[in-house]
Amino acid sequence: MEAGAKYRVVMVRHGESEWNEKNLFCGWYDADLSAKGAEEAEQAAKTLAGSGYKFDVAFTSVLKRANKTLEAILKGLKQENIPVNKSWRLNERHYGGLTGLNKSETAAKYGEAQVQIWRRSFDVPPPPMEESNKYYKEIVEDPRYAKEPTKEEFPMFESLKLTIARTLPYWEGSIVPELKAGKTVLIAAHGNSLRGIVKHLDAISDDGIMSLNLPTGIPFEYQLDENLKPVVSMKFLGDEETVKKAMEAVAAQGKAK
Ligand SMILES: O=C(O)[C@@H](CO)OP(=O)(O)O
Repeated sequence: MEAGAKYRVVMVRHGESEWNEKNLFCGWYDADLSAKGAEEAEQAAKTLAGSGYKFDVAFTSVLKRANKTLEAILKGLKQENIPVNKSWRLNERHYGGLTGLNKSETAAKYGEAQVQIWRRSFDVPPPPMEESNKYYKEIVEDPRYAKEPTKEEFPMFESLKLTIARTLPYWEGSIVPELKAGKTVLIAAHGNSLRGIVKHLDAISDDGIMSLNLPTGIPFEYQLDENLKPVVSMKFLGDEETVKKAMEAVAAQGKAK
């Protein structure tokens, strides 16, 4: 580790999902990995294995695109036996009434500027998911949410701000204690739940976070000092040009075609 660093955490956004591939707003819909996404997860495992990473504990959401990414990474690393903690608090932000809509078509209908606000503004939420939404029941009645979130906590839409409000308590209450116990932590989650954690760690402003687009399936490392301040910040474990292109591709998903 770098001088002054005490804790190590690697994060990875899940590999491309079937709904990323179709360019649909996904949120809490439980889309599977696409074939490319599964490959990205395997490649992430190879990269981590090549650099000799050894994890003690892993965290993920309750959505299968993140779970499968984590499984593939741990399998590739031959570290399947470490404890894995799953929480809805690491889920993607809930995309409300946009869930299932095509991002380009939505941009053509409402304008790219509006879609950019829905996708990346800090505190403007998407419209709520109505009961009439095609995916409402599938999400609300999913047995994995039987115990939590509570009815009051269960979102019908989320801005990044609201996502952070339910993700950070999990970072503080469940992940930080493992780091403080000296564990090397792996988190496989989602574009926006990870943007929330990164915003917190790097103290990025509400405006500054708007331009951050996390690529799928490319792990990145933080090394933190004893006060959990980054000594190494968002160090992508991949070649710079590939990471840059992947980030630009995510940003471009909101363009009208
Ligand atoms: O659709 C979603 O749930 C997210 C991540 O795929 O999309 P965006 O990058 O538009 O926030």
